Formats: sequence, structure tokens, C-alpha cells
Amino acid sequence: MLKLDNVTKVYRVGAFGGKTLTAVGDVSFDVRPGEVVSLIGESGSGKSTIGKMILGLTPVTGGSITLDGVPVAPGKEYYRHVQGVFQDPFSCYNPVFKADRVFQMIKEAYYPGVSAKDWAVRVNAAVRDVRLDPDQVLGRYPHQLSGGQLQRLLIARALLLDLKLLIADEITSMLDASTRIDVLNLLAELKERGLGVLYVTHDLSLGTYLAERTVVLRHGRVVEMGETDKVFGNPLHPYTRQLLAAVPRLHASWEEAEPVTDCPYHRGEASGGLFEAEEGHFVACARLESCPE
Ligand SMILES: Nc1ncnc2c1ncn2[C@@H]1O[C@H](COP(=O)(O)OP(=O)(O)OP(=O)(O)O)[C@@H](O)[C@H]1O
Repeated sequence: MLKLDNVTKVYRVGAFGGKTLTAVGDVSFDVRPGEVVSLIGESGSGKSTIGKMILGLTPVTGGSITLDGVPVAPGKEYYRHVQGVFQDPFSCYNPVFKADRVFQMIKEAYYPGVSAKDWAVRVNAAVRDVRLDPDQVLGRYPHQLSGGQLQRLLIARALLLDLKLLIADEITSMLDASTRIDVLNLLAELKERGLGVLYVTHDLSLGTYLAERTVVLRHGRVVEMGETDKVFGNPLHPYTRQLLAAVPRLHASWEEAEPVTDCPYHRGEASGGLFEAEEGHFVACARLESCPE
């Protein structure tokens, strides 16, 4: 299980790093095996920073992140269990190498003793698992494949490892609508295999599609989280309501959600200043910065 406890990330910004920016503040949640958790928030809310900290690409400033009780330790052993797939699949491939080079790199790093023949069998199986035809995709250059095919090959690559957790950061935002649903369904299959998935997105409708639990982030802090049905069936935080109001609906014009005026949850009773409004459903103060103690 992945566990974030009061995780904070402060970046040094400005000329000569003289100022600080708290990109993530006091964030706590977990991702259990066989579960998809979606991390939702507007641009700049700190979603990718959380993904990067989990992947060990940037250190935490405060708090802790553990996988099965062990702190994040970027290195070969950690990446055997935790992998990330990102928005732009093209950037993960070297254009001068054929796309299946990404599989070869996994073999060299993790399975040097496996024979070429056995490895080809494993790769073909993983490629079929992501519903691609190995004959159609292996041996092609990245520019000869679609974004959806490249994204699936990256997921197949992750499947060759002994994966426990996949960080999927905006992985569908560059895909067309039908390919997007295919990739989401693929993620849903991965959880059936016992994998935990952190699905990072700014798109509410995609997040709700497959996540058991949802974490709503704003300005680096969790404003609401819990079982997806509860968070979106009974949204309590005005920001969550605003997000929901912003989802385009057929035959309905856009209506502005109520502004944040008052907050019934100004006294957080749980970690991270969250109040348990109903079982499995937590909400933060809506006036977080100005909230009286
Ligand atoms: N390396 C960095 N140095 C300084 N500030 C950073 C750095 N990376 C991110 N930030 C800042 O931290 C905040 C959170 O950024 P982050 O990329 O995590 O947001 P996000 O929710 O993933 O946004 P988006 O959806 O646009 O990718 C932003 O204000 C961003 O400008």
C-alpha cells in the first residue's frame, strides 16, 4: 500500500531562489492494492508534484511517503514496483530507436539473465495484455505509431515488472475520446490484477469513471476526499461543487457554482485539517487560509 502522511513540498522560486512556494501542503492519503484513486485539481494545484515525489523524482520537504511501510527509495528495486506513465508518450521514446527498445531497456536493467527467446515471449504477452498486436507495433519507430499505441506500450512495459503501483499522470489528455476510454478500461483491468493506480487528472469525468476513491486538491491542499460516489454524489466543499458545475453537459448551459462564502467545516478534526463529514468522506475548511482556529 502507498501511504502519504502529511506530505509537504516547498519549492525555492524567484531570483536566486530567494522566495518559497508551497506546492503541496500537509497532504495525506493512501492507495491500496487493486484500487484506483484519482487525484483531481486545476492546473498548478500540485498534482504532478505529488506524482513526482511518489516516483522519487523530487524529494519531499516534510512528511513521509511509504510503499508497504518502506520509505520511497529511488533506485532499481523501487522502480521494479512503482512506475509512472505521463501525458506525452512521445517524450518517453527516443525517435531514432524502434518503439520496442523500451522493452529491451527493461530486460537489460532487470532481467539480464533471461534468454532473448523467453524475453520475446514475455514482451509479446505484455503487448497483447494492452490489446495491441505485437506484429503491428513492435519494430516500428515512434512516429509510425499513434499516441494511444505508444501510451499502451508504456503500460505494457510497466507490466513486465513486478509492479505494485502505477502513477498515471494525465495519460489520456492527448488521446481522442474513444482511445481515451480504451486506455481507461485498460487501467480498470490493471486493478483487477491487484495493482494500485494513482490516476492524476484535471478532468473530473475521467476521474470518476474508474476511481474507487477521489482526492480533490486545491492550492496544494486536499479540500475533499473519500469514496468517489460520496465525493461527487454529495459534494460538500464549494470547490468540488465548482468543479462539478464546470463539467460540460449536453443541452445545459454553464451555470456558475455558488461562491465560497461560509464554511461549516472550519475546524478540521482529522489529519491535514480534514473533517469526517460522513463515513469515508472528508472535507476541509472552505476558508482554509483565513479560517479562525
Ligand atoms: N521545479 C519547480 N520549481 C518551482 N516551482 C515549481 C516546480 N514544479 C512545479 N512548481 C510549481 O508548483 C505548483 C504545482 O505545480 P504542479 O506541476 O505540481 O501542478 P499540477 O496540478 O500538476 O498542474 P498541471 O495540471 O498544470 O500540470 C505550481 O505553482 C508550479 O508552478
